[in-house]
Amino acid sequence: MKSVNIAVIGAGVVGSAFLQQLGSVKSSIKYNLIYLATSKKAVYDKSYSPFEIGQWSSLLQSSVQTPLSPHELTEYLKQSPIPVILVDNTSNETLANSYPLFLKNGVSVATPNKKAFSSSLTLWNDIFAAENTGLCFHEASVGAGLPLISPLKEMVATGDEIQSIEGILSGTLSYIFNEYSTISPNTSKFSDIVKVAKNLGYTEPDPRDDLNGLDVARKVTILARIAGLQVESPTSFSVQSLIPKQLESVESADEYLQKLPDFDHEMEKLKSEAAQEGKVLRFIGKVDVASKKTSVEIAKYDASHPFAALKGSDNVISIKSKRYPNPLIIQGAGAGAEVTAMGVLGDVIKVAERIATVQK
Ligand SMILES: NC(=O)C1=CN([C@@H]2O[C@H](COP(=O)(O)OP(=O)(O)OC[C@H]3O[C@@H](n4cnc5c(N)ncnc54)[C@H](OP(=O)(O)O)[C@@H]3O)[C@@H](O)[C@H]2O)C=CC1
Ligand SMILES: N[C@@H](CC=O)C(=O)O
Ligand code: NA
Repeated sequence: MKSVNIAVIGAGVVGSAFLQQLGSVKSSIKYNLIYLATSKKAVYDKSYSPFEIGQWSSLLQSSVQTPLSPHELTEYLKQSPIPVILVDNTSNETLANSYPLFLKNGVSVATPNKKAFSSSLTLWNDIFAAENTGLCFHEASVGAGLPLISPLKEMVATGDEIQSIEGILSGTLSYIFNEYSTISPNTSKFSDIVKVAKNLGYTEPDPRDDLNGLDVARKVTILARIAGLQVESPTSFSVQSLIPKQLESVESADEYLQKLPDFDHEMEKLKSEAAQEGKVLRFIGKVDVASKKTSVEIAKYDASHPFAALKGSDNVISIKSKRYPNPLIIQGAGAGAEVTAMGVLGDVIKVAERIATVQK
């Protein structure tokens, strides 16, 4: 039977759902969990003996091992007797910056972490450098488990020309505005809905990374780069923030959430202005390839517009191309543990199908 070794970093909202799905994956390949780490603890064995996936939580709890640094981890993984896939289920920037090191050393990467693909253009080029021997898949970095990155890359690779991409790219902000700015009037408070979105596992570890527009800007950067634009960084274009000025510098996410109700009137004003025009508010990202423009902003839509009828944490992405003059529409849940973990595991399976070997 073909096998592959798996190293997992991060066991939070997405990581724990990923491990649960990995434990019952339906595949002809055997997946050996040989390394698992959170920010403070790790579980691994110097001789690469796999451990019981179903026991991950108790093994981690009782472990006295600490995580390996990216360099130590590279050394450990590159000597693995069978091919190895590193699954990064964190939003850690240092790890993201280490992907070129992993990939150069033959360690493949599957991840929902947007940082690597939306930071500097140099990092992007290093990750996808032709000489890397590891494969790198990141379907869940945009639209969670929705099939978006993979089909978009296929469109480009097969000669289609992307003209524009527009959509609601944040599960958190989709949920918040779908609940808050509705066609029929409601009395919900913006700050209350933000807290619910966090409790539902839609937000980034720090919800301010969603509310400041940066999460959407990162996704726009990724999509624009795949479409062929050389976007320098997610802060190199216009991004509208929903964080009140006075809360921009508060220390912690908890303090931000605690003080947010004092600013509910600001969003209420925008919502009622839109309602007077018979419109709703939605938070959107845009890529226009011809004009090389990217943007992230709050926009008003007529009640009859498809974006106004979105539900839950759904994302909707509309891609116009030479082959799809009537846009290709991809819609569905764009955040949450299960769907994101599915996107990551789907990538792991795709990589494993290419690299797994028969274990002697
Ligand atoms: N939640 C969602 O719906 C979606 C999330 N994503 C992406 O998935 C990733 C994970 O998100 P989520 O699960 O919600 O985040 P969580 O905060 O729930 O989990 C993060 C995990 O990463 C661990 N971690 C953080 N830094 C390090 C580090 N330096 N070394 C080892 N472990 C570390 C944390 O450990 P500890 O607990 O010890 O701090 C924790 O286990 C993010 O990149 C996010 O953008 C993508 C699409 C949708
Ligand atoms: N916080 C993000 C998670 C997925 O990328 C979102 O809300 O979309
Ligand atoms: Na996706």
